[in-house]
Amino acid sequence: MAVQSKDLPQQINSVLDSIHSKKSSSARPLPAVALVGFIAIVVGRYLSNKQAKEKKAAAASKASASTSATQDKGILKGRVQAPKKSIKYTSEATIERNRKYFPPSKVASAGSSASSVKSSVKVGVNKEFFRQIEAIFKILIPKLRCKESFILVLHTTFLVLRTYLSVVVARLDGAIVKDLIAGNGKGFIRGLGYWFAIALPATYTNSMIRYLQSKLSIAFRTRLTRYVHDLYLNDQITYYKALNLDDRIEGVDQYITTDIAKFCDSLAGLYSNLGKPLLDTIIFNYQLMRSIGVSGMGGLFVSYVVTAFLLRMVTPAFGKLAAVEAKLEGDFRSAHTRLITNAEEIAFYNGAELEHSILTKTYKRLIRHINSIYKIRIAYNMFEDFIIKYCWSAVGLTLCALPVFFPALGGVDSAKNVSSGDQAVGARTKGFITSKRLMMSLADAGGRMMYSYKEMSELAGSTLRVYNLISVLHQLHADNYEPASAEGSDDSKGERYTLDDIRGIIGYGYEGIKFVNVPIVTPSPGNSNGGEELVRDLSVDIKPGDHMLVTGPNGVGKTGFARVISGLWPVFRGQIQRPAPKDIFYIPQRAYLSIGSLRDQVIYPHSHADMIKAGRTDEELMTILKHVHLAYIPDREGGWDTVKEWKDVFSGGEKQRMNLARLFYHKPKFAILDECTSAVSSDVEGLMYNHAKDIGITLITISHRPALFKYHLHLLKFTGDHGHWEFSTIGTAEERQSLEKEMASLQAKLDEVEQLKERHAEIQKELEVGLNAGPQDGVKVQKRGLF
Ligand SMILES: Nc1ncnc2c1ncn2[C@@H]1O[C@H](COP(=O)(O)OP(=O)(O)OP(=O)(O)O)[C@@H](O)[C@H]1O
Repeated sequence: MAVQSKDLPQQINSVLDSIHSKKSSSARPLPAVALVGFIAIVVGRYLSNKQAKEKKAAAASKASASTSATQDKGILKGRVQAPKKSIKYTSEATIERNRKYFPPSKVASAGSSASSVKSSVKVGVNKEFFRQIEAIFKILIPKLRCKESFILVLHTTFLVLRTYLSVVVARLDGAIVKDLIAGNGKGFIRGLGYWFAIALPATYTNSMIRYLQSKLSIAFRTRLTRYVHDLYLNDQITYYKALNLDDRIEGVDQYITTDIAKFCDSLAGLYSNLGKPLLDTIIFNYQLMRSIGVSGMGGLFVSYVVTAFLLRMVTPAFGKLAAVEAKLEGDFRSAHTRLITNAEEIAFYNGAELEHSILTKTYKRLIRHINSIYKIRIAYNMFEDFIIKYCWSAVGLTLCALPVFFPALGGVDSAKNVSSGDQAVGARTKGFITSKRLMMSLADAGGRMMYSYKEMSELAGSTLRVYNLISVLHQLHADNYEPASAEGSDDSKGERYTLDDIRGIIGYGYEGIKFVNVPIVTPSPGNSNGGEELVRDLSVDIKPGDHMLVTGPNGVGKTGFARVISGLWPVFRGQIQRPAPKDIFYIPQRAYLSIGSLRDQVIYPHSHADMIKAGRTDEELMTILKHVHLAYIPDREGGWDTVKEWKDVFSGGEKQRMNLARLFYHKPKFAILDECTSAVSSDVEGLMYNHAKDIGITLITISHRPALFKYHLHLLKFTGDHGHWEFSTIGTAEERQSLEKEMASLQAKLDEVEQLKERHAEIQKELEVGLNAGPQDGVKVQKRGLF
């Protein structure tokens, strides 16, 4: 500890002085060993504590896993079991506070198809880059006392230690060579002993640096990923807005999975790649000054400045190249994702050849870009190597030689070494070896600093992508969409519905669903003319029990109507009053089946824990499945806990019925059914509609099928003619009752028809038997008639 509390140069000197003491001509790196030993113990304890905790946690999870054998289903397991530890999400207040640090980037993004920011700021190591890094750091290290800052401090300690050990090694090297030249066998052997003694802490330090760098990277990644997830998946449906209402970030998955990881790796790497050489440069320069003097240092400094200037001049725009590469990687990945999602449809169409050519084209675009980066790098790497490896060595050797040829130019240490005869040769040799080693380390440090500049340029590219992601998500979270450019707007087109001019109001807490002069408009991100008005000034008031059918031609805006109610599409004008979100349930055209167990399919979006909390049971789920005629599924699939890729297991009709089971489980006040029974047989469809009504759900059905009229009281018809719509009543309750009676009597008659058909078949059979009994007679009759 005493060693740690001294200031570093002083500490180094005391160690070096002890190496140089007259009593022993060799080095004594014991303080270094002690210091590393101390840190090793601290770190060792930290790591073993962590490992013990992890082991304990693993043992606990193993124990709980063994209680539920069916839950052991790979990555899907987590959904089946209720989480043990509640996950802490980023609070709204933190998101609000951070929003101001993430205004739109001033750099035109290479990852987005459109950017509203017209800017001359380029991707690179500039003021904007440092501002973006600073903003991201607010998420990475939210407070002084956190895990990340602890790792940073530990990492920094090891970096300092490595530099310190390098200086000790340089001095030790000089001392050993001196003993060798002086023929001091004992001193030489002792020196070698110290050499090995220092190797142990030195190698430990090196591996700890690598370990802590990886730890830092993963800690950063965890922070960023969790923050982005909290921002992306929340009540504000930011994920939907990012995908459908805004096109500033394309391929969000690539941003979250790859770009964040890349950014964190580069950032953690840069800290040690830049921090260590920076520290080395300061300490080695100080040490060198002692042997090569102030003039030598001046020369060294000039060579630094010239090198930095030259390299900056020839460095290509690595930041921009990296950002483009990330975008192309994203395109390639999403082309594959599309294929996976639509494999069956593509296979039915025999579309492999076309899809193959799309994948090849996307891959070629990516590889062409990567190849061009490699080509650009050839010339740059040549220049860099030439300057750093060769020019710097030549400058270094010259500077080391200065005190030898011109002792007056030497530093403090070289002045001490001036004497005559063998002693002078020994001292000069030692001085030269020490300086050369320091110079080599310095060249290495300088080289790494220069390389770091290239890394920093690349980091600027991934920083821009990560910053843009967080910035856009923040804006969408606050309903700030991409501003529409005024260029190319056509005023003759009437009212412009742009996403930066949303004036409608949506209120919660109303018993029904009420529209007052609300247009249904397709969102059109960035379009100067705004979106297309599908339905003009819609005004309807749907009260509980007012089952309504919404109909109209394709593409007229029927699903748009549901999207506006659900808050997916903006309410551009007018006013909507509606119940709380939990009271409206939407079942889409395309049945959705989630990752998880069979039970999860029925209770979605509840988790098993929510279900238990709500006091619901598996028996209840079974009753629900009976209502949708899927009671055979739990037995067939091996029980409620079975985990499968359900979208591949169920047929089209089963998928739709499973989605209706969800409706019966949640029992909302209103249900919007968007063609969600098209694959269900009509008898079962009728039973399900009636059951929904029996349990008090008001139905808003979107459909073209007249067969569904009978389940509704009102009809909302979108004609598609300049946003025209009609609202009418299908029938009063009495009228509908009499209709239903008529339907029942018709059904009874139809059942009778079945009986009559059966009787008809019987008679026919009897007749056939009669004919078969005397075929010859028939033949005879024929023959008789002929002859
Ligand atoms: N995210 C979107 N951005 C822009 N336009 C969209 C978007 N989604 C749908 N549209 C367009 O809005 C129009 C209405 O779509 P909607 O899905 O409401 O039609 P629909 O009446 O339900 O048709 P269908 O009977 O075929 O299901 C269509 O022309 C469609 O292309």
